[in-house]
Amino acid sequence: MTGDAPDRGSAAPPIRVTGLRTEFGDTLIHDDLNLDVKAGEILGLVGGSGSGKSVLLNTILGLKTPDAGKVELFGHDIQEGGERDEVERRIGVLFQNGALFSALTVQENVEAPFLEHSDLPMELVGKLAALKIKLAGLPEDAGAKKPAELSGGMRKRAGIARAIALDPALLFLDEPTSGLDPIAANEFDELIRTLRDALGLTVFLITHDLDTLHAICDRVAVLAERKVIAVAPVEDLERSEHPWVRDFFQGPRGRAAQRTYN
Ligand SMILES: Nc1ncnc2c1ncn2[C@@H]1O[C@H](COP(=O)(O)OP(=O)(O)OP(=O)(O)O)[C@@H](O)[C@H]1O
Repeated sequence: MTGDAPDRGSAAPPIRVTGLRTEFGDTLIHDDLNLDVKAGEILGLVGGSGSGKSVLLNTILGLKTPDAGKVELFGHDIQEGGERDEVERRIGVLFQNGALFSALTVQENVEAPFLEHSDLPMELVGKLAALKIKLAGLPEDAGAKKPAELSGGMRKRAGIARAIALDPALLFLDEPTSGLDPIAANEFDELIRTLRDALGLTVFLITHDLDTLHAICDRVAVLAERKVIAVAPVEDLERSEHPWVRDFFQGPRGRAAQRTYN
């Protein structure tokens, strides 16, 4: 950050969405949506299919322009562009499919952000990438493999290694445990929490996974009726009278998760 940014940035929340409106043709997806994510928290975003979670993520990432309202990351309006590269360096993203380059090895995938955003010598880039691969819980020999040679869980870990390559302050995860078996999903939840604690990350994740919500999320935001209708710890949401929230947390799967964690 430059100029007066550090002061503003340190006081401002990592993510602030204000008065967001999103429309596709005649269809209104978000209407006066507001959300603050606090520094150091793991915030889970839930909502019905088609409620606009992915569109919200893309808007926060600056991949979609709001029709009204604004998104500020660390106090910077992401549409203003001036410090976009600086803001981008403070963000790591794990998209649902991992989005690794299939022709590159895991090591080369993790080196890619360094090559794009830094002019560090190649030897150092190699060492830093190897460190991130280790931090993501992958064995040493994983670096030499292509994504297709890895299990689903290991591919996600490779995606995490790449997402944390540049020491981001903010990590975005889209359905991080989807496609993983329950054991791998639990281990992945544990990894996210460990990285948050060790690296001081703020984490914003979209998930339908009740175990993830219970096990690692400090607060859960509910997207319904085109807005974030509640942001609260999962225990509080379990007492909600809102029909969708009640069905989500009090359905058979929700009650099973409660029995496990409460
Ligand atoms: N580029 C687009 N053009 C038109 N409509 C779109 C576009 N992108 C998304 N939509 C619509 O916006 C709505 C919200 O989509 P979004 O993918 O954000 O939902 P979601 O909450 O992530 O759903 P799911 O949990 O099923 O992934 C959907 O009705 C979708 O069809």
